[in-house]
Amino acid sequence: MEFILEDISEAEVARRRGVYTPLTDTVRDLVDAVIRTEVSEDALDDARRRIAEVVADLRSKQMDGPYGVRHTRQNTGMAWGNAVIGVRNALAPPLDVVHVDDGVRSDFTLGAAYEGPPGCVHGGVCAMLLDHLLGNAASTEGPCYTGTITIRYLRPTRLGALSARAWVTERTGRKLYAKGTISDAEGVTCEAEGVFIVPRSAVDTPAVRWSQG
Ligand SMILES: CCCCC/C=C\C/C=C\C/C=C\C/C=C\CCCC(=O)SCCNC(=O)CCNC(=O)[C@H](O)C(C)(C)COP(=O)(O)OP(=O)(O)OC[C@H]1O[C@@H](n2cnc3c(N)ncnc32)[C@H](O)[C@@H]1OP(=O)(O)O
Repeated sequence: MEFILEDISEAEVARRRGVYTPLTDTVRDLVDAVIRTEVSEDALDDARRRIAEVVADLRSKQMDGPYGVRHTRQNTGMAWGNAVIGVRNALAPPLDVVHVDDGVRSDFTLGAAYEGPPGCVHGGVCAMLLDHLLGNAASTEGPCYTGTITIRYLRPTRLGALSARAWVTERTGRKLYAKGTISDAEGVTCEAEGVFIVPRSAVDTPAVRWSQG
């Protein structure tokens, strides 16, 4: 399990990001459209055929296995397959994580693809987003794995515009304790606390600017 050096310039990272972002956004739009469409079954079958053609085109040249967790020589993160921030992953909302004085934060919108209870965000999705944000807050001095995380769901999180933040509360050796919240316009809907561990194998791995995706 290794991070991969992608030996390209920052300008090339930006260029590739510009190529993949609109493609992934369109696939995200497709996912939402499939959930909410009310067209005829004939139209659905036609859509399925055309989408399958696109999938075959994309698969005509493909890497083995997952994209991996890549970074440049300047330590810009390219976790482009990541489930939360992946530039090439239509399953990712995606979160655009920014560093703030006391940790990290992200403003994002969750639509129909993230539904659990009626009109609300699936609890597992909240947990995933908080896991990532707490992990990101804890990873400023090197990458860390989630050891244990606890989520407290205070009230339902409605689909729509949301924000989340996370911060480190304490560090003991390779263990970093972090907390975080997801909020809607009325305030906090769920909160998390967890311990994140710099694995003994990664103590010398440099911190990567993952917030750039
Ligand atoms: C390094 C990878 C980071 C992943 C990055 C991925 C993508 C990057 C993209 C953007 C990233 C930006 C930030 C996001 C970062 C993370 C967010 C998502 C994270 C995940 O999605 S990650 C997947 C789920 N996660 C796992 O898959 C962990 C499986 N597990 C293991 O890989 C090992 O188990 C490990 C490494 C946890 C420990 O192994 P180890 O050998 O290094 O440490 P050791 O056992 O010596 O313990 C040292 C001290 O931690 C205590 N301790 C140990 N385990 C604990 C636990 N579970 N809970 C509470 N405390 C624990 C001990 O009690 C001792 O404490 P004390 O020193 O006080 O005695």
